[in-house]
Amino acid sequence: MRKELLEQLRGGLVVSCQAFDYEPFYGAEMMAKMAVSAKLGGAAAIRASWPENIRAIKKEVDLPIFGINKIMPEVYDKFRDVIITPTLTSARAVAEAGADIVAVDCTLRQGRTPEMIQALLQEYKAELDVLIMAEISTAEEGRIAAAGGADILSTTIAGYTPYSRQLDEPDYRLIEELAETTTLPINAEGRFHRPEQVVQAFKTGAWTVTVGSAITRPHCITQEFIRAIHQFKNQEKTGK
Ligand SMILES: CC(=O)N[C@H](C=O)[C@@H](O)[C@H](O)[C@H](O)COP(=O)(O)O
Repeated sequence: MRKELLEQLRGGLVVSCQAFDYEPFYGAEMMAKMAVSAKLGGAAAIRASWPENIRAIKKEVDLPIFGINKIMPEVYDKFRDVIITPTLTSARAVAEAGADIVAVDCTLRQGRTPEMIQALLQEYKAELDVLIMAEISTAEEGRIAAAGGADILSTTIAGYTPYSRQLDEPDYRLIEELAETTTLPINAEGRFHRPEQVVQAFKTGAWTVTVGSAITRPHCITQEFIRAIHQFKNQEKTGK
């Protein structure tokens, strides 16, 4: 069953449908509509955060769901804080809501040691009847998570820890490094803005590619166009 699910996902596009409460598309109904659009476009699976959104999506869309449960601190620092499904309780809530795969932050931040990460993975695997995807930022974290029993590795957090490569584009090198050191399926995620980048990730060894903001966050898509216009105007001004 789990093997079948992984085979079904191979080569597929996962569309991340997420919005925080300060974004215009926040809310379960909106997320379900995003997921329906993703399915219409041919997505293989949906990534979603929080039990209420997963439940709403499941009512409308019969695709596998990568579930996360973001637990937000009062003031969020994206380089410091571990927010993606950090506790068994948070993981159980998304598994019970219907997630087929539960993704969990496996970075070595906030004093977390390799042993702590592996114990966390073991606990999730023993308690939950779902696949567990380890979200990492470096090859070393990938190795630790693989040895800890993760079913899938994901590059989600590359560029969002102080010690990982800071790039404007996807971290293809990390996909390569993971493909060299493990036989686990690799989900490539983070900063995919164009279709050809997704193709590049598959060429590099990805099993699935997840795209979020470039599909489901219209204000981010608008920003991309504005950035290009600004660049053009600056070039005109400077004559370069
Ligand atoms: C680092 C982190 O917390 N990433 C989050 C994880 O769920 C989301 O904010 C991203 O949108 C998602 O990973 C998809 O990536 P992108 O939006 O770049 O296509």
